[in-house]
Amino acid sequence: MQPLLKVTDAECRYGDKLILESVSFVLQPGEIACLLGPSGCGKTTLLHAIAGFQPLAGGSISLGPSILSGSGQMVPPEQRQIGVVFQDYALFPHLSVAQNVAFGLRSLPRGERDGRVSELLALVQLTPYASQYPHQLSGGQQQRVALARALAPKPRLLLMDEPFSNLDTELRRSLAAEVRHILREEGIAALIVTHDRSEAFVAGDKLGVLAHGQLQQWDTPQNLYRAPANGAVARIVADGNLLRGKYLGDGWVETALGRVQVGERGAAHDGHQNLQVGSALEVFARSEDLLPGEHDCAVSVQVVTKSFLGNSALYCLRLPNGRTIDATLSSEYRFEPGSEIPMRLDRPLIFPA
Ligand SMILES: Nc1ncnc2c1ncn2[C@@H]1O[C@H](COP(=O)(O)OP(=O)(O)OP(=O)(O)O)[C@@H](O)[C@H]1O
Repeated sequence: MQPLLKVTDAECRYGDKLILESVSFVLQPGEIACLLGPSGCGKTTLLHAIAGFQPLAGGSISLGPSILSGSGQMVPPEQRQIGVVFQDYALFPHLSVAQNVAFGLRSLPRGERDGRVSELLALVQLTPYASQYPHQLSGGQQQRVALARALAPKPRLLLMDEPFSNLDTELRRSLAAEVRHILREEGIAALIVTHDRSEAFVAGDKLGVLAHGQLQQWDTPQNLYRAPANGAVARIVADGNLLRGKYLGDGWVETALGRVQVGERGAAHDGHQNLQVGSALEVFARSEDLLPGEHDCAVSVQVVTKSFLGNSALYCLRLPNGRTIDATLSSEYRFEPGSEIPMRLDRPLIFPA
């Protein structure tokens, strides 16, 4: 199958400043992908390069068989058949909901246009709001109008830049699930920029992690979570702490959380067979792999603070070497600040330092 979107060795610069280099990935028809990464890592820049607002300094971007950017080509944004939904919705305040959705359909005959607008308003569940104006809608409703407007001309690809960032956490997740459903219904592929990993997990078939000017990993959310490519990706996709480690041999690693055995997950993506005894490692300790309780491998940690979170609690723990780490533990544990508790790390992820 020919990919819908193919980004090959893309390089983006603002003047002399290199923002992104060697970015390569493909998006299949109908696939939804999320781009995740820390603030300023270049997510919006990449989206702008794909939309045609930003030229490439190197590499290429193709949609189906056509080159959009690169190799001397720069197809203008309006000819790319790519829809864009911006963070601030960018609705026309003087147009009603139905007129906003109809905006990109001006070339269609009236009957066809009205039919498509009704279809989209039904899809985003805003039929009763057709004649209202944007200021009369909630943030979530405005976002759904922006989505309907972008989908109306049946773009081949939809780009969404932080589409849920102006909404509260609960609404963000439910809208992310709803947008996924709507895109599926329309069969439109999408690339969604976000810095919220739960939003990315909910919405994406694929997830790309951008950091340090490069695409660190492009994979399914499950694979990314299970086997992050490096410590930077692990920190972005999971709650946990990055520790230093030293390889002791036979699958054992010395860390500030005691001696830990490299679990299957760690070995699966970075086999310890090739490690030299004494080599330096990065060890990622996921919150869920910190196990309180007596054990041969446990070390004594001190509870510094505890914040109640409902079914879990966030602890700040001081390790024997003085470093503090955060750990989210089930509320079945009732450790109080000041107490010393035995703790071990199970199945750490290891990476070469
Ligand atoms: N027009 C511009 N001119 C010069 N530098 C820019 C311009 N736009 C963005 N940058 C810089 O490029 C880098 C990437 O910016 P970009 O907006 O792509 O990041 P982002 O990952 O989308 O960030 P955020 O999550 O905060 O929106 C940043 O260092 C930013 O300061």
